[in-house]
Amino acid sequence: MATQAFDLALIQLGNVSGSKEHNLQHAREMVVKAAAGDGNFKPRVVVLPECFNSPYGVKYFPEYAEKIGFQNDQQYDVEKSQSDSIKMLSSVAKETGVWLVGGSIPERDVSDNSVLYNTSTIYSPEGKLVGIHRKVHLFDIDIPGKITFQESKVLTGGSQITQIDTDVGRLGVAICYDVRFPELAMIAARQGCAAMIYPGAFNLTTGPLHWELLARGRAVDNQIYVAMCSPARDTSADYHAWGHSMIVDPLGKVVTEADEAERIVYARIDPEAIKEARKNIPVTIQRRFDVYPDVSA
Ligand SMILES: NC(=O)CC(=O)C(=O)O
Repeated sequence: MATQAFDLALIQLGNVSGSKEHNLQHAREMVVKAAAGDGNFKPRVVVLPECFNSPYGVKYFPEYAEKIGFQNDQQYDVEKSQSDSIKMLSSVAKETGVWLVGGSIPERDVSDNSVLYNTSTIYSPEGKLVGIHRKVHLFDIDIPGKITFQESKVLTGGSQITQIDTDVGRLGVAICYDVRFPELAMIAARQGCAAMIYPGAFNLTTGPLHWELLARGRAVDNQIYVAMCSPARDTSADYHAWGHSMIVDPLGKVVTEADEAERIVYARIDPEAIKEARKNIPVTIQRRFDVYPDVSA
């Protein structure tokens, strides 16, 4: 899959409230704004953050979860979906003509009401739902005195890696805690992805420690672009997101970064920069699969 240069926009969405209707309306407005560009950038791909239709927290997931309408044959029919979030995302992707990585929402399994996932849905510029990623690695941590979070109390982990073929190249998609597991990015890069896109929501404990480090690590290990898209910080919410949405280039350099407020950040994804990084530091052809296994094989 050949990559063309394209602009990428990350929406660091603020104002995620208890009202799903408000959250969807605000997310829609921000996608329209991001897709219009800022004079320097005209994005072809737009990204929303993790859990944009609901406050982030295990107690909220069952109430906000929606059935996507995932069919057994892997076809998704937006027309038949009962999900307000899916309908909004599909219609705004179509209206703005961008590829839209629709952050994530709590998803209720179509055939088993008791099963919930943390799911990213991805749309073509025609509004077609072209892929989903269910967070594979659930965010279960306990740092005494700082943060305890246990997604596995209510969520089930996904069981598939996700890559989307677009007209500007192949993109890998995973969610937040997934970034701590290097295999997904490694596999994506070796299978031709130009970028890994992570809707995510680190917090005030793990954010300063690891958000940038992990983004830069995944980028430099794999010589691809890495985009991490957070909600804005809201200290009146139960969960205080770190913010700092960022795009990192194939050399591991942060090319754009938000602070903690609601922002849209843009960067150009340039396949020449990937080629150049791989030519100058040729780790991609120096691997020793006679010594260790190739996880992408
Ligand atoms: N929220 C997450 O899934 C992950 C996170 O905050 C972290 O890994 O730290």
